[in-house]
Amino acid sequence: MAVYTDITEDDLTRFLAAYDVGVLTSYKGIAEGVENSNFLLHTTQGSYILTLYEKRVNAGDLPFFLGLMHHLAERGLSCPLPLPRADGELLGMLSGRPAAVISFLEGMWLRKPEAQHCREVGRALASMHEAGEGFALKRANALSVGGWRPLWRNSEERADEVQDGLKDEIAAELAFLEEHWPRELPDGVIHADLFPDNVFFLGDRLSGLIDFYFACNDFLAYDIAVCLNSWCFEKNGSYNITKGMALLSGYESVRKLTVEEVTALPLLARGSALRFFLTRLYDWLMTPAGALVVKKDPLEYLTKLRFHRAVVSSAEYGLRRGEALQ
Ligand SMILES: Nc1ncnc2c1ncn2[C@@H]1O[C@H](COP(=O)(O)OP(=O)(O)O)[C@@H](O)[C@H]1O
Ligand SMILES: N[C@@H](CCOP(=O)(O)O)C(=O)O
Repeated sequence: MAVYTDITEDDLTRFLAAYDVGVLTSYKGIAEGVENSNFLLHTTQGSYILTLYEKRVNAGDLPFFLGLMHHLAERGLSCPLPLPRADGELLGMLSGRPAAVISFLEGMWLRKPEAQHCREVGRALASMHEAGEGFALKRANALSVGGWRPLWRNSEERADEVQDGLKDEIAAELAFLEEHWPRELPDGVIHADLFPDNVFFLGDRLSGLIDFYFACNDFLAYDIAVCLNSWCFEKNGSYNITKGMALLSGYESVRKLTVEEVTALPLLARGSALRFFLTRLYDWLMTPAGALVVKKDPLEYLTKLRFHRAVVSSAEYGLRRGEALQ
């Protein structure tokens, strides 16, 4: 459930008067999502999404996120478009929170993606990377390697409550990744959270990408690692190499990976698994009982982390190129 902030019909009607969206006919809170409060609006002109940005989103980052959606949509990527208000601004205030109205994207996210969908996602991710070129604003990845230790400090004392021995295992993992994290790889604007629930399909056709609220500048291949983790593992924790190959070949049908990126993939996947493990662990331990949000299981990402730790070459992900097999 993600409606942290409630709105009244009167406040919403006043808020919408600044937009060219017609007259409100109905609205309801959207149960999915974790970070922000989202509402589906119906008006005499169509359907829209209203997002109230919650505390974990830094208001200073909002121009980056909203501007990026504009930039990508202008370059032909299918993603929501923030609507301008009469004064030209993309942001207003509602119920004490910064708020935006964005276009409604048709489609559904897939509960059980198959290899063909992984291929589509790989292709869309590479198209997003290309479309992101030339975006003028910059945002560092606050949840890259430098952000993991501060996050870990908040949970480490209670980590063994989740699984025995976790405190030592994660401390060692973090130290390893801090020492070995790549310094230079091709970089650009990345989505950084392209999980299945952020990709819409109409039938088997990918209809668009949503939720750019972790987007930032970082290694492009790190975004692939996030997708391998979120799209190519089965519920039982096993890695599905057919899905991995499909995702990687879909990506490379648009943008070829460099030898350095291929070589770095196991490490990037390991780091990405740690990143989602840490944010989930924090939420698992700190979210008050009774909060209206579905907490995500950190142990799912611990299993993925352990898989990547055992990987010796990128070929194990389904990258079957000569240079990957040396
Ligand atoms: N532009 C959109 N078009 C249609 N539905 C959307 C759109 N944006 C968000 N949603 C719906 O709202 C849900 C939560 O959105 P999301 O951006 O993932 O929230 P959060 O930022 O809180 O994680 C999505 O799963 C989807 O159902
Ligand atoms: N994808 C992350 C959580 C972020 O949730 P989202 O609703 O913003 O996509 C995870 O699964 O841990």
